Amino acid sequence: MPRILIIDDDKDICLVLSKFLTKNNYDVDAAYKGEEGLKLLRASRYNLVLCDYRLPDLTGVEMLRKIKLLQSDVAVVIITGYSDVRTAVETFRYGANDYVTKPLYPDELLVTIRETIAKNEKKAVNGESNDTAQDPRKPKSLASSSFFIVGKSIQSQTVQKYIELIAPSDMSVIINGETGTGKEFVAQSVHKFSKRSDKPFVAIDCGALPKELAGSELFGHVKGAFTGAVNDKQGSFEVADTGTIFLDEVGNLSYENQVKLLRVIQERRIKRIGATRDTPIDVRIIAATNEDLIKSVKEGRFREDLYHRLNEFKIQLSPLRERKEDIVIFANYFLEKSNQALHKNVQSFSPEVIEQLTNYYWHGNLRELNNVIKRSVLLTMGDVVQMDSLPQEIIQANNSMPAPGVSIEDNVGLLKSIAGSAERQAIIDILEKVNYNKSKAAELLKIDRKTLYNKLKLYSINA
Ligand SMILES: Nc1ncnc2c1ncn2[C@@H]1O[C@H](COP(=O)(O)OP(=O)(O)OP(=O)(O)O)[C@@H](O)[C@H]1O
Repeated sequence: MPRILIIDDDKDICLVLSKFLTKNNYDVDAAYKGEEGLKLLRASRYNLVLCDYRLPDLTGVEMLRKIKLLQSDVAVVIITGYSDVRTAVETFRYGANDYVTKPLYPDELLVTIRETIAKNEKKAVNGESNDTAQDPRKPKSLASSSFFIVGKSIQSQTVQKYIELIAPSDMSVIINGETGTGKEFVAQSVHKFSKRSDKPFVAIDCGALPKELAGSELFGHVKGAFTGAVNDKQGSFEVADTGTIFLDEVGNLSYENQVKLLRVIQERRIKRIGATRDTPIDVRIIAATNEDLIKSVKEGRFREDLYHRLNEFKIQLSPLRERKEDIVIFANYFLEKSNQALHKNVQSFSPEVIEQLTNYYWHGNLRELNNVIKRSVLLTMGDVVQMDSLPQEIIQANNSMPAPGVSIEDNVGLLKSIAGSAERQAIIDILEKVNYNKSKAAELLKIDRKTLYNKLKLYSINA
């Protein structure tokens, strides 16, 4: 049943509309203030928000920005008076889908709601985004066809509050969390809801940059600066000028590049390698790391002055296993996403599956959960994901018994899968030890990189 949230300070409108829409098979919630509506949006997902343009606590534009920050792909219809129509149209720039004018005619409203939800779903299936927040003409440079899901755990709610608080400022942010906890998603969210949102967002994985090329990738070079520098090259900072740069695994930057980065932050100027002159630069920096940077500072691997410059604000993302109440929310979201991607119509998870998902360790956090759900949806023939669609390592991790419905005879692979679990764990341990550097991990495991990649795939390890 499609879910609708009405936000209107006129209690009579809320009451009449709720009754009318419920009668027409919608599941309806209502809020009389902007903040109350946002609270409901933080707690659950809706197909459509019907929002009054004039609310006592927040303006229409503020509401739009916040609604889209919480659920980027929800459809929004603005309720407005005739005198406000022109300004209400402004909200289209912030992602509103349509508007209706007061006095409201229920049947007309019903048509608008039906059409808006249908169009919105079609867009989602086609992989288009409604996420026009700020400007519909904006190129889709971000992974904007994805929802940004806010979990219901205290940790997720706090992160969401921080994003809302920090986004409008120009402060540097460090996002800390294990692999797959959503650091890049959070960085994109901060950018999308900042005043730089129509400017570039450039993500750089400092861990994947070859050491000798990192400087040139980040800061650019001039022709002839070193062997192989056959042309002038713009660095990522220049590409991100006026926008945001996301430095993933910032702890992996070499000492030399840490010094250069510090200079960019302090002087707000950039000098390409080999250049004689520097140029002004205006970039907001968001850095991420899955290691403890304070420890790196103590061990002399990361400059303390740089750490303090980057750490104007810190967002800590908890591992999924420490916010178990979020697991079902994300699992349901990934289920919907997988249905769309795989053209399936799986409805839910069996209670045993839910239990297993909730108790698993989730080394790869949200990325691993996403992969596991996608695989399960693919393997599910009926409406409900059952235990036999889960990968063995998840079943084995929590149970010493084979999955229900799988006999011991069938499960000749049980021993094999126990060995598999041990191998999986060994790979994960080594990967963690070498900070997810796959070449180093392969070397320590005494296998070649290709074999390592095959095993990562086999065991659904997202490294
Ligand atoms: N808030 C969210 N809403 C919906 N999906 C999310 C959210 N956060 C993360 N994801 C999902 O988890 C995946 C991993 O997220 P992301 O790449 O941001 O993690 P990360 O912490 O940056 O990982 P790494 O440390 O490996 O770079 C994403 O591709 C996305 O599918």
